[in-house]
Amino acid sequence: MVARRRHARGRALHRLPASARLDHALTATTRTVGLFGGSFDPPHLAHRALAQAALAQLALDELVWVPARQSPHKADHAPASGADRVAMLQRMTEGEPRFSIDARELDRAGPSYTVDTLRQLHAEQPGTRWWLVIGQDQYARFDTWHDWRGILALAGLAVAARDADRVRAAPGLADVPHTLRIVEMTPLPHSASTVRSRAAAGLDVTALVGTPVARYIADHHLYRIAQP
Ligand SMILES: Nc1ncnc2c1ncn2[C@@H]1O[C@H](COP(=O)(O)OP(=O)(O)OP(=O)(O)O)[C@@H](O)[C@H]1O
Ligand SMILES: O=C(O)c1ccc[n+]([C@@H]2O[C@H](COP(=O)([O-])O)[C@@H](O)[C@H]2O)c1
Repeated sequence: MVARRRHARGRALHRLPASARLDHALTATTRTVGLFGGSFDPPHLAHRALAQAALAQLALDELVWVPARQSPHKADHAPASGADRVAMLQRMTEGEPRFSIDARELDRAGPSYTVDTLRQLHAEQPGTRWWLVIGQDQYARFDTWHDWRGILALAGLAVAARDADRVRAAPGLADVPHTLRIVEMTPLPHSASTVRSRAAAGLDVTALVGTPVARYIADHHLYRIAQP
């Protein structure tokens, strides 16, 4: 714990806005849950690495994977069906009992706004402390999310670096107090778009998604046609 704090301060804190309060105080009595939303089209091994790092570093009781029906920033992207993405998530989350999958966004029409999901979860589980688990690419544009200030009132942000990017807040967050934890993980170059384009080209994707998901993609002929 001490080593991690020192690491966070030395490597990343000086680059963060003063409004980003690094949070280390987890109470023993509150249930602490991570919300990990994504298109997961398909889920890949960097998603799993991020989820595992968040579980460990935030001492989560549970991490809920929430596949989006339609990510608000990907309106032009027609993802694989919700059923296929849930089936792949089941394979990706195998073996970790603290992982769960919540498919509520798949049943909600329109863009999958995270604030709506968090409001529902807060109402259902009033005693739970929530962390929204996101990659750096999302933190960098978090001020474009629907009612992002509302999200900050409902959850802390747990942010992982992605590729060579360092953790940097979106400009709009500079003067807005928010609770931040940096999730330390070895940066991984995986992306779902790479998986889709490799699959469309008939290339093996096992190294990016693992054997069970790669087998599912092949057996169900997913991503045969190239798309963004
Ligand atoms: N390689 C990665 N390292 C860290 N975080 C990641 C990585 N890939 C995805 N994430 C994070 O996981 C969440 C869900 O991502 P998503 O399902 O959109 O996958 P993606 O690989 O970014 O997809 P696409 O390539 O289609 O944009 C986002 O918060 C994203 O920042
Ligand atoms: O609520 C928003 O406005 C919003 C804007 C962008 C992304 N999100 C959520 O962030 C998660 C990752 O999105 P994406 O585009 O990387 O798949 C997914 O759960 C989206 O619903 C949410």
